[in-house]
Amino acid sequence: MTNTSVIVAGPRGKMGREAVKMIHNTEHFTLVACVDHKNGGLKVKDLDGLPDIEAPIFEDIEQCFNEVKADVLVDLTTPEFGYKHTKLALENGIRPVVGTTGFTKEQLQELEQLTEEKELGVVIAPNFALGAVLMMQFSKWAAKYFPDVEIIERHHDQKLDAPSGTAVKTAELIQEVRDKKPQGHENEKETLEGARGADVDGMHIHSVRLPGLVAHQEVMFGSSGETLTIKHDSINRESFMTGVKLSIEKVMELNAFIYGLENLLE
Ligand SMILES: NC(=O)C1=CN([C@@H]2O[C@H](COP(=O)(O)OP(=O)(O)OC[C@H]3O[C@@H](n4cnc5c(N)ncnc54)[C@H](O)[C@@H]3O)[C@@H](O)[C@H]2O)C=CC1
Ligand SMILES: O=C(O)C1=N[C@H](C(=O)O)C[C@H](O)C1
Repeated sequence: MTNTSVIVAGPRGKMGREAVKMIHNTEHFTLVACVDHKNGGLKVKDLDGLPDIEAPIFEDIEQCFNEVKADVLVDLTTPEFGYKHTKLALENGIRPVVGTTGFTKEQLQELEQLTEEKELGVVIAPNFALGAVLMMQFSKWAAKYFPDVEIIERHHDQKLDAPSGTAVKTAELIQEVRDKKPQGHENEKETLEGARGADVDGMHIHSVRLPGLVAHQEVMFGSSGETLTIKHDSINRESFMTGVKLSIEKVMELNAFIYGLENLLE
């Protein structure tokens, strides 16, 4: 396999740390730099708990792109910076693999258009865990027969975006097969605002945030005399690395905008 040189944005984060380790342990990947909002001028090996890698750390992503030649940017930061970094990577001819969630529909459309103009590959995956991708696919299948559905996502309390990217993507996949339908009683009224969660075509998304959680989602379907629950749990962040690795490999073979890991799986 040809070697792929990778920059990671957000190397000190919960996901960034795992990604740095995975890249370091993969023979055909080379970590060439990191982008952090602190620690410019240091090296990855100088950061607590990160492997012994000489790659430099930049605080300014444009300086990083100017000084270091790379094939792929892996972004695991925040919605605000993830979007800026993805755009700048494309403008600099670097293929983005984006795990950062919380982008708006408009931002995704803008990035798709830029990808086409630049004729590059991009992978934006709301969830890199294979089990989560299957949970979303199974939910789409079930929604064909069970249009009464509620999505409950549970995450750690450091998460910035709600609902989660996974819940949004699940709702979008279900929208492809489910007609609009208000969930619950037609005269239902919230006596406390927000009690019924977010509303997507009448389907509701409930977001739970608690310390101790990692990333979990249940998609509940109800019908006459039965319920069906499709559930996925990430119990650690290694669970996402199979998808990050696959995305780095695949993005080098693509000239397309990929939104969702399911589009890379056979
Ligand atoms: N697609 C997927 O499978 C997954 C996606 N995520 C998403 O990935 C993102 C990161 O998640 P976590 O690692 O849990 O968050 P975290 O808060 O642990 O890490 C984010 C890191 O980004 C860094 N950062 C912030 N601004 C920056 C900037 N301008 N330049 C460089 N670095 C910057 C922070 O210092 C921090 O270290 C979130 O959007 C989260 O929703 C998280 C888990 C799985
Ligand atoms: O912030 C997280 O932790 C996660 N974010 C992604 C999301 O918003 O769906 C993926 C996973 O759920 C973990």
